[in-house]
Amino acid sequence: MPATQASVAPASELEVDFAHASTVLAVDALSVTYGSGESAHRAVDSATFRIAHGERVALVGESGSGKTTLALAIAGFLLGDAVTIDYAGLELGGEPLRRGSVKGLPQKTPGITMVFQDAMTSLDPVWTIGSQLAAVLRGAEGLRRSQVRERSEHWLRMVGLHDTERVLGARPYELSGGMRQRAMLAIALCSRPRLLIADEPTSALDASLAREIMDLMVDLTEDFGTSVLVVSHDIHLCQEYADRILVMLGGVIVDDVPAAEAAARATHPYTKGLIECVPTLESAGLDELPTLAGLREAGAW
Ligand SMILES: Nc1ncnc2c1ncn2[C@@H]1O[C@H](COP(=O)(O)OP(=O)(O)OP(=O)(O)O)[C@@H](O)[C@H]1O
Repeated sequence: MPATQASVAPASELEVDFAHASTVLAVDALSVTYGSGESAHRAVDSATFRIAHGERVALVGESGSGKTTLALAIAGFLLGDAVTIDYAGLELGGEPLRRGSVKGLPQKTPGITMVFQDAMTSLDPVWTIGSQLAAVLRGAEGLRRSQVRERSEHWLRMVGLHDTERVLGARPYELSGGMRQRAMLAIALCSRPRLLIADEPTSALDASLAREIMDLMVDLTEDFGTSVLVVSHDIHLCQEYADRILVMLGGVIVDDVPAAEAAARATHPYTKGLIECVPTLESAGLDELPTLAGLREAGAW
């Protein structure tokens, strides 16, 4: 189904009671430390949160606050001796996930897929979109060769790529940025994951393309009941598209608020600062827009 602006209800209009929906992801006291000894740096400190079935949760905060590290640890992409992951609990659909200092290549975690800011870094530059989609479809649906083409075309049309012949035969660099993000969403969602983790999925796109891709992600994940953890530095976009916002500061989750009432329900001054610093029609009349640096220097937190 192609995305349209009108087809997406703002988060505030959705009447879904996530508090009573079943939990898809449960994270308890998860910490991540890079390095060891004197050079050890705790990038995530005791993160605890839940994501319900079909819920969209945004993880926001400034650069370096630990958002990507937390997302990568949950997805299973943080590996090696140089990183230590500790947790009291980490479950997907009630099943424990094992994370630690595992050597080797990242292993796919069944039920979780991750998309990144720039599709060029997550799509293989040598393989065509058709081969990359087919590889996932064969694994996920156990399709015969003859069925793969039909399902691939179906998935490309789902993400609004209707020139299926050309897209299937194209390598990622032969498509525009927006087309690549659409193809990446098709590849990420065709295995019907329980949880999609999207790390800054639109920050490499212009504002109108960013909205198209967010609309598409919302439409598709709502249709499939897929839960979403979206990493973003843009609290304004998250207020519109997410159900709940987790705010990270210096590796710690300092706030967990419903997106539609973020301003009213924020408890931490940093969250209030993030919201205050978004330019609005009201703030257009101010001589000077507040900045996070200014609020920090003034001792707001
Ligand atoms: N591989 C690594 N080795 C050592 N330190 C790292 C590594 N990756 C990230 N860090 C550090 O961990 C902290 C958190 O980084 P992270 O990328 O998770 O933050 P972020 O909030 O996602 O930032 P951004 O929005 O810029 O991506 C930062 O201080 C960063 O320098």
